[in-house]
Amino acid sequence: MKQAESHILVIFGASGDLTKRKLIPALLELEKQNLLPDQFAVLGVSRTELSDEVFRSRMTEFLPKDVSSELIEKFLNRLYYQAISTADAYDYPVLRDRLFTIAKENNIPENFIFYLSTPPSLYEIIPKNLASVELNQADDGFRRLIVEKPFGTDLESAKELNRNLLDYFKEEQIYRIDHYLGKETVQNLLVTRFSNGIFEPIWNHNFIHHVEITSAESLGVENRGGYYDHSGAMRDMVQNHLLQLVGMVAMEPPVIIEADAIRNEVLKVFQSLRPILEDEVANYVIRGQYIESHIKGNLVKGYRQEDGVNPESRTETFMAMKFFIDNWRWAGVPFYIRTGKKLPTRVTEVVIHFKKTPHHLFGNQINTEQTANQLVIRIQPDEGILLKFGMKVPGAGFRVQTVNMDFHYDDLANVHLPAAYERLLLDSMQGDATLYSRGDAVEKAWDFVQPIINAWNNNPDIPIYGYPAGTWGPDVVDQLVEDGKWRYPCKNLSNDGTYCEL
Ligand SMILES: NC(=O)C1=CN([C@@H]2O[C@H](COP(=O)(O)OP(=O)(O)OC[C@H]3O[C@@H](n4cnc5c(N)ncnc54)[C@H](OP(=O)(O)O)[C@@H]3O)[C@@H](O)[C@H]2O)C=CC1
Ligand SMILES: O=C1O[C@H](COP(=O)(O)O)[C@@H](O)[C@H](O)[C@H]1O
Repeated sequence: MKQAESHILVIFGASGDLTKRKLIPALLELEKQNLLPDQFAVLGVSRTELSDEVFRSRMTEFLPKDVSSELIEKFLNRLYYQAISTADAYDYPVLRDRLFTIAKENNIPENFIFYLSTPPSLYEIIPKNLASVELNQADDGFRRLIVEKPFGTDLESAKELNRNLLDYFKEEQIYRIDHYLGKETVQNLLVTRFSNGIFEPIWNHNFIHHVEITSAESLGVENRGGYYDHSGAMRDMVQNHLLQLVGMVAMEPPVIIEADAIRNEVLKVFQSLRPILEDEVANYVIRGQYIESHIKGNLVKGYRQEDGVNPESRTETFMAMKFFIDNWRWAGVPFYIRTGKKLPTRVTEVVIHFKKTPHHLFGNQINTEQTANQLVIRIQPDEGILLKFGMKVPGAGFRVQTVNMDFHYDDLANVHLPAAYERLLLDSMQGDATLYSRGDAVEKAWDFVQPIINAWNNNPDIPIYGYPAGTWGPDVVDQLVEDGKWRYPCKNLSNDGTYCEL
């Protein structure tokens, strides 16, 4: 593993939610694992006036509890804060001076990573302002730019964002975060496929019947109604996270485990997605919106009653779609993806459904099953892999029953499963962009989803189905799948409804 290089991490939007809830806790976890460089500091930047001390104390709210007070103190002493008017170029000399002062005082080389954790409307202006004081490039040392999603709100704005970023930073300096790629089990998809001799030979249309990807959330839009109502499940989850998962499942083996080799293969998958034309959308894509219901006796609000949401909103909180990848490996194999809010539980999984045996040899037995093997890659929670296969029921005859071979990451002793932001931040410090999205792939993913969004906007006849909060979406989604069955991973919820018993 490469070492994280000494640097200052500059977080724009440091007074915001993402910084305190995800970024700072992830950095402390890296400190705990001894993975931060000795010479390292964080400079938080926003408009709100705060002293270093107040910033440090605000950042303690979401810190992990299992860290010693000495370590927390060491970590907090690495944090600094600078208030500037982020959109205003006149303030950037102040930022530059502060950065160089912190670097000098702490003997940190002039390497800087700039993290944009602000509203996306600032993603053009901040790089431009950094360039105005020459913080975008260096003769020695490095300058990197991490950009949070969303990368545009449609194809045109995504292209424009890429053009604007590239005006001031080179593609190899830009790290576009898709936190799904930082999840350990998403990376394990590559290891499962390419480090085992048994899977890759059957990972194609000859053996696979269909592929199903589910990302379900039990939460609703919480306090993000204002943002979500302009986004919806397609923009919020599918265009980025779920298509990246498709990329990992469907890609060809890269020639080497390196950023561009892997990202080239993901791009090829996106280039092979069969377009869904506007007039075909209703046949391939189903959208839904949660409506008021009772969950375990409690009345739960519908989406249109959420704060910040238009009471007549037609934004989808659920969507399911069927599509094809037109290439040699996947010809004719349907891919199904499904995501939604206020579903029965939180679970993300990829299911590879293998074809049944050509002949049901045991079909003449009473109460027997014809096995269709499934490989279930559980991304979260309860990360792991499950293989379903047929086994003889002990006793007379040849009755077949489906059983599980099941691996849970939890079973590994003393293994720390890093949070996505932990892994991604560390990678950016090591200069490794493998798990970050590349601009061309982002545009290609938009290219695929844009006709669907257009059809929804242009054709009011395409229905948006209501589904009671706490259910698996509109019943009509079953019609998308050829044999009418999605996998319902959490039919048996635990008593408190927080985890699924598989
Ligand atoms: N929160 C999350 O879980 C996730 C967030 N993201 C993305 O990360 C980014 C940050 O999200 P989040 O932290 O939730 O957002 P917040 O609204 O909580 O924070 C925004 C930050 O930007 C600062 N800011 C600077 N200039 C402006 C300006 N002109 N207008 C408004 N705010 C400004 C704000 O501070 P100040 O007012 O002091 O300047 C604040 O620190 C967004 O792009 C979001 O889409 C992505 C995935 C998950
Ligand atoms: O990016 C986003 O992801 C979360 C889901 O992330 P997860 O790691 O909890 O699966 C989603 O809730 C949010 O709406 C979206 O913006």
